[in-house]
Amino acid sequence: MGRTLYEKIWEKHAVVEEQDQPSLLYIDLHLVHEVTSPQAFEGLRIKNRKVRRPDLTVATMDHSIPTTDRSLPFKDQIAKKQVDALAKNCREFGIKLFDLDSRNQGIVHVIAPELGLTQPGMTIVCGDSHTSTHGAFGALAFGIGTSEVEHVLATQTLKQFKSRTLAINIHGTLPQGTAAKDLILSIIGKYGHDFATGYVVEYRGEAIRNLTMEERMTICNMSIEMGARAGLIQPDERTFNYLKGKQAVPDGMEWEEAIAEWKKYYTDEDAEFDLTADFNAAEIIPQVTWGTNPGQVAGITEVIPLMEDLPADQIGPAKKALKYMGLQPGTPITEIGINKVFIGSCTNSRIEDLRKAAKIVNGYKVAEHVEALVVPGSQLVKMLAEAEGLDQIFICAGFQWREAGCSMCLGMNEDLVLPEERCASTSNRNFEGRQGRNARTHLVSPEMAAAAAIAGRFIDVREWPVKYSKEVSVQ
Ligand SMILES: CC(C)[C@H](C(=O)O)[C@@H](O)C(=O)O
Ligand code: SF4
Repeated sequence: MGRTLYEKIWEKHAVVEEQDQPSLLYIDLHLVHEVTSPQAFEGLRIKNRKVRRPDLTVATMDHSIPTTDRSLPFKDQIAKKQVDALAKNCREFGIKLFDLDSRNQGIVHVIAPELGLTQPGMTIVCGDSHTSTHGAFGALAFGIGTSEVEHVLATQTLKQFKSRTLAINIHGTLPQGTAAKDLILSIIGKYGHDFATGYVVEYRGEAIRNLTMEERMTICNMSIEMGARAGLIQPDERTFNYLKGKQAVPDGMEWEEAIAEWKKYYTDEDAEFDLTADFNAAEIIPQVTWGTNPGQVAGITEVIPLMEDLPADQIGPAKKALKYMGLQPGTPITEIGINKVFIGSCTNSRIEDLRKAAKIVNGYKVAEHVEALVVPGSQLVKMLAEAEGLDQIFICAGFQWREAGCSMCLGMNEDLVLPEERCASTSNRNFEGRQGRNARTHLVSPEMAAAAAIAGRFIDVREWPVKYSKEVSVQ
């Protein structure tokens, strides 16, 4: 019988396999950030162990760092402590660190692909759930806990049980005016936020093949938001073209060899998945979450569901979510006003995201009562955006243009949504308190967030600007 992409990567990396026991997997790349690593390094120190493969370990600072002027001292002392500890640990254990002065610094899941560290067929781990992002390259990538971070640092291996496999076949192509974010939100909306629990998902089909690498990253990034262990997309010519010339990618003869190796990673035609789901991309419309999990989502032309229209098991959670969100069933999504906009996070802070958002805001003004932030995912994205003049488009429209980091995605630094403020956010999580205490998060695409910043409410980007020109301010 044929094998899936997942099984092929697994078999290549399984060092020890025993019946009913977790296998020991070899890890090709270990990504490290300041929040989940301090205790792991401390553990090594106590046991007097070294890092087994510092050359396969890469660290960055992203979660707790300020995104304002970096020449100023940190205001947050916990963040300062985490960042200093990471710098000390990396020095002591010989690990490459992209610190705040590095032009390669940024969100861990943005920098590894852009540097070409993420490659097809690899096993990649990080003490971070959105490690699933790297699956867009056909790498088996998943988040691990701090004790596992220590294990990988010490041994370059990880104990893992094999997951079940789920194929999501996505037919048709994305309609004009919709984004990869709308696609993944629609999928989670249709199947539920725990649909893929225990599975490794492979996204397949025409719609996926037609996505750019950055769009594929948005899809795989949110795999974890439907419970999946990891998300995977088969590598293809787009993957290879994206990687060509990247810093950590081989060139010359070695490039040919690398491609030959990468081409081995595909799902055989006769391979079987434990579960298969089908989805039609051609019918999706821009999405906005109204609740406190990403599956509580509606199309921009729809209303917040009436309780009687929901399946019985969803009514309780929906009522609780709406109470927290300060919303009523039956409210049209376009009547939801916002006062914060966050364009950033490892879901949607790459150059294509910023280009699409800039295209919408160009020439307009952020609504008076709205505070809007653009936080590029990495310093490289920031520099590229500045070279293209995108920063000026955002600044002229009234957005704040920040340094790279996780920022308002989880509010571990001072970039917070205040209690009962409502934020259109391009990030991936909307649970209670995610962006700040009592903060209300609506997950959307960069285009939808940009349009919401201008209109002060959710509007249909497919009709922007024609339908809305009378109600918005121009520069
Ligand atoms: C801080 C980190 C452990 C966390 C994660 O694992 O995902 C964060 O990145 C998040 O998005 O909530
Ligand atoms: S941007 Fe958000 S989701 Fe991504 S790693 Fe940072 S905190 Fe986690």
